[in-house]
Amino acid sequence: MRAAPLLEVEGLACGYGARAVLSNLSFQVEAGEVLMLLGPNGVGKTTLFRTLLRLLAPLAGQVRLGGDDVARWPARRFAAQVGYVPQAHTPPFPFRVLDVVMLGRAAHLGPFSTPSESDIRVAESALGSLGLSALAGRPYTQISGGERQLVLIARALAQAPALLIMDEPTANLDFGNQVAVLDRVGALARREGKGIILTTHDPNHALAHATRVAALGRDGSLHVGPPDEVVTAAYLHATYGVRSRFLALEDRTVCVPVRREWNPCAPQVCGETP
Ligand SMILES: Nc1ncnc2c1ncn2[C@@H]1O[C@H](COP(=O)(O)OP(=O)(O)OP(=O)(O)O)[C@@H](O)[C@H]1O
Repeated sequence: MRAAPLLEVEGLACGYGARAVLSNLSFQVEAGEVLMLLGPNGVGKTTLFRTLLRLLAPLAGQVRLGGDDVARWPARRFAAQVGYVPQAHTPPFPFRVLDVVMLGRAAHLGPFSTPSESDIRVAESALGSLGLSALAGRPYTQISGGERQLVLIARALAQAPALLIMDEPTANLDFGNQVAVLDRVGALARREGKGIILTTHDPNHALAHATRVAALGRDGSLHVGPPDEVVTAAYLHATYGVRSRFLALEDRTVCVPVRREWNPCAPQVCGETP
């Protein structure tokens, strides 16, 4: 019998109060794959992630891990399986960077136990793997936005969950660190069998680094499939109003925006009508 997928979303509706932002979503994330979620501003990507993380109750449908509905899982069991990398934020307290990363070990500790030497080593190694060892003793409030983003990724690595949910993990990063983080994400999936779902606003990240893409249209419809079947000129035009060209390189395809033909922003935001 085939094993259940790592993450299985079936008929999910999510939103606030009675208002559904997204409905009828069904997709899976297998161990060892990087599913990249694309979609325009305000379509509901963060709302979906909040629902996957159980911060919002589903309005309909189910979220299953390993075939098991997570709705009634104890928090500790859920936290040992699912890691979250939020967008970088400034916390109110000047924790040391190493202590922020150690928070990732919390789900692995007993109720009254303190981190062991081995937990500290795991946290140091997570920092080291992202080239952040020199920051370990610095206050988290006194490092740059990009450095904070990397520290939050290190915290998720220290947590060592089976499924990693990442909200625009490259948003604050320079060109080199974007590539470094996406390469690290790919290695986590390929070598360690993690399942990863992450949002990006860059179609080229999806073309180059995703094993599959989940693309939300402006109407909230979801199309899931291989990157080159989902990230198409038609999708980019219908979703963002941008005509694009696709260029085949030796090892990948890249897309280049050519011109914007209609304005996808809400009129009150952009002052124009589509
Ligand atoms: N706490 C909230 N209560 C009610 N509505 C909300 C709340 N947070 C977001 N929304 C609304 O839900 C919709 C989806 O927002 P969401 O933040 O999920 O979009 P997104 O796809 O993540 O956007 P972006 O790409 O800009 O980050 C938007 O219309 C937004 O205004």
